[in-house]
Amino acid sequence: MNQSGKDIKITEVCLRDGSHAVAHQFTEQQVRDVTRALDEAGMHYIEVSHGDGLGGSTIQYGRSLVDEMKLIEAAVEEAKQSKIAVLLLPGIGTVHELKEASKRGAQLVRVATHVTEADVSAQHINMARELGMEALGFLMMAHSAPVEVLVEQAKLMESYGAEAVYVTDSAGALLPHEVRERVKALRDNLEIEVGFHGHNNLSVAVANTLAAIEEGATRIDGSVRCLGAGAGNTQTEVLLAVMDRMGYDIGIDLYKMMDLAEEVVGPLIPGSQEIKKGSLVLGYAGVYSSFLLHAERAASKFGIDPRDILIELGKMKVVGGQEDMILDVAANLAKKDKVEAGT
Ligand SMILES: CC[C@H](O)CC(=O)C(=O)O
Ligand SMILES: [Mn+2]
Repeated sequence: MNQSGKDIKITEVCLRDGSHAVAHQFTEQQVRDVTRALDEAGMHYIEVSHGDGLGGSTIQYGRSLVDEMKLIEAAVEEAKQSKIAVLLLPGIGTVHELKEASKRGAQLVRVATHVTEADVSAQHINMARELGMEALGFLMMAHSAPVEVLVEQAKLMESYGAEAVYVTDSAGALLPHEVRERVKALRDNLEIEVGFHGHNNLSVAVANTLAAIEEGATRIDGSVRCLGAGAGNTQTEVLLAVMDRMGYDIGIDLYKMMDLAEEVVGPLIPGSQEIKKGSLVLGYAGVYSSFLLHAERAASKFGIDPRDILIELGKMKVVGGQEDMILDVAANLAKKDKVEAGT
């Protein structure tokens, strides 16, 4: 169990998970301003990449406004003490992008796979270690597999050289006792650090993150103002305030975090990160948070309720990378509605 908080490292993901929320339209100036402010507050790591990780700027996932390598370079220039991290999903990003990110100064990569597919991470974890980067594993949709499977997959990542493995609650579907169970199982079975990445679709991201910390997770993700996919992530400045009240000494300036949340990140938020019916259904049905905007677009194209698409995707246990299924599901639901209405 963590006692003092000195061993806890926070990774701020508003410039990466938040990329989903702004349809990947961050400008270089925005990335510079957010990075500078986070760096001044003493943030440990700042993740900068397309929302779907390196190489994600495609028609399928959404084109970035600015090349992510340019954004990574800009963030590295602004960060005096924070380390710049990147996300990579093997198959979307390649070792080529990883080398480029490293060349531009990224010091840490989280190699993300679906919770049952850790075997595809070996090459990228190896390459990151060769490049001198910290290499961490990120097991996405962690709610969707039994705890024994999560442990087995995390052990694979550990065997490839990962220095930590995250329980990644991509759908914001986990409840605090389920987070506890998962983090404890990883702590009991791994030699390396354990991390937690939450989404707030069921309004329990801070509670889940505290549960993870209490079970010994030391790599913790947050997003200022929750800026992230779905209802967003664990709200960093709130988490830091709560941790401070609990006596953890994290070494990040809380007032500066509050100020930058209002003055620097607030103005970038396009809608609001509150939990509305779409994001609530993500957590309820266990669907990838980044699918929300795709499902809403598909719903308006076919004149149907986005919740029906999300519920169907949850039943189908669709995984990241299968975004093309969203349109198929919407088309089939619209066809079914027409048949039922006899039109
Ligand atoms: C599509 C990648 C995804 O956004 C990674 C992540 O943050 C998660 O699974 O929650
Ligand atoms: Mn996420």
